[in-house]
Amino acid sequence: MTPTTLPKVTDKMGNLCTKYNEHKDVKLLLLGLDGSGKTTLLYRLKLGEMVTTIPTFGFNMETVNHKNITFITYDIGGSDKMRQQFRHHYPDTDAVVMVIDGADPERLQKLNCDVIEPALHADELAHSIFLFLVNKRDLPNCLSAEEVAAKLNLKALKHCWHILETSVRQGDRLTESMDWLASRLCPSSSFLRRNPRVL
Ligand SMILES: Nc1nc2c(ncn2[C@@H]2O[C@H](COP(=O)(O)OP(=O)(O)OP(=O)(O)O)[C@@H](O)[C@H]2O)c(=O)[nH]1
Ligand SMILES: [Mg+2]
Repeated sequence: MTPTTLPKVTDKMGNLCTKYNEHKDVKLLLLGLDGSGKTTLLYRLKLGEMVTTIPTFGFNMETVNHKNITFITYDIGGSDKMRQQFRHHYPDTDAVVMVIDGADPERLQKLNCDVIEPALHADELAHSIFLFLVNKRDLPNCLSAEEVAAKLNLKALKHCWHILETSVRQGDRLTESMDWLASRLCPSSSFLRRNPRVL
């Protein structure tokens, strides 16, 4: 079924806004290192089930409907070569989900240097919201959200951000993740997007 889509308009500050309850489309990027669970997440959201994946070469794109929002969702392969392509997907992005393999703490530094820092410093993403998912919490050695937030010094971020522990395998906290994105992208929260420090 094709969703009813109304034209996007921007307010004086350049923020995306529509009247309350109107349907809107947003662009969502799933970023992260290879093997963190991006493709598993994409199809968990799209199909509501666990799929078997192979490493992504290039990208997958699917639309995911949640509340009154259609998320046009791009899942980009996170291997060394593919990461160079991330920046080509930045323009017009409303939200970024950073998928972190919480059970692989040794790669956190690499994730920060290769993926997180470039995204946070990109002009094209200056007004995007960021959701950090510490994935694979079903595994015993998974880091907590607090540990990851401290290691990445997220408190210093100027962007609107949030962090959650998830298990995409078990479908754990995915509704909460989408609810957070929807609440921050809905028209009534445009004030919060301009003032992330009040979150
Ligand atoms: N234990 C556990 N494994 C997971 C979870 N989410 C994903 N995986 C597994 O992690 C592996 C990699 O998942 P993918 O979704 O292919 O990872 P990706 O981020 O798309 O990787 P690239 O395409 O290479 O960038 C697969 O074997 C998944 O089944 C999770 O929450 N828990
Ligand atoms: Mg993939």
